[in-house]
Amino acid sequence: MLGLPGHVTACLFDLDGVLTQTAKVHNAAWEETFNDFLRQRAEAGHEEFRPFDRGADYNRYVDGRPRADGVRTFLASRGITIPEGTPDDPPDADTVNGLGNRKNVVLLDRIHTDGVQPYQGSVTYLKAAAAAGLRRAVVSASANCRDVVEAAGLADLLEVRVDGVVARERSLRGKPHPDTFLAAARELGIEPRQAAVFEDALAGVEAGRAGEFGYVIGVDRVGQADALTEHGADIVVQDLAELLDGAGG
Ligand SMILES: O=P(O)(O)OC[C@H]1O[C@@H](O)[C@H](O)[C@@H](O)[C@@H]1O
Repeated sequence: MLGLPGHVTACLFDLDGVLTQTAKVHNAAWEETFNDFLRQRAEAGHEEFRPFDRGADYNRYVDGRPRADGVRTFLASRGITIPEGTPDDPPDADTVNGLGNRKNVVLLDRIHTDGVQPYQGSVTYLKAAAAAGLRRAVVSASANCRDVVEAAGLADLLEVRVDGVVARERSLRGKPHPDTFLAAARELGIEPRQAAVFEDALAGVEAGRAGEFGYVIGVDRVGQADALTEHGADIVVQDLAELLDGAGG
């Protein structure tokens, strides 16, 4: 049914890049934030300026991970260590949390200016899943998940939300760990093998594999189909509408 194996009774959807066209907004906000930071370090005589790569750097080190993990993982790839700070650090603090907060200011500014668009294929898929009686959760690293889901008009189609805010409250490890997906499955009252995970991020499909979920669907919006398969996807589609056509499964 809907391109899913017979044992699947629930769908766990990532948000940014799967349901909504916001992965590229996050990516652009990270690029602006990291490049300002790297440029200042170059001017202060640290490393030479090497810009953030919206392909390799975003996909490997940032996409799908909680905000502070994205900062830490990317800076570690450049051999840069800065103090952790605390979550309420101001956006101009050169700490892990300060940089994350700086990126959030840029992100929210872009979202308020441009709005949030869902993927039409995902809206159609969500409606078909609801009509077929499949359970539905959104599982996102983003602390902005609730607002983005609402702005995209998807709130009524989703039964459970496990996001960056919930993860912090419950001390759940972020993707690539499976904890947030497992929490959503538990809330829906199903076993992991009964759930399909829909993910566009390498860290996300890894989490799907690590949690031994029933089916992991890689959603390739940026031409990384092979990497999604290597990191844990059972199949890869470019849009959820392909699953409705039967072409993806
Ligand atoms: O900064 P936020 O909104 O809490 O989002 C955390 C992460 O959420 C993920 O969904 C995005 O793929 C990442 O790019 C983002 O960094």
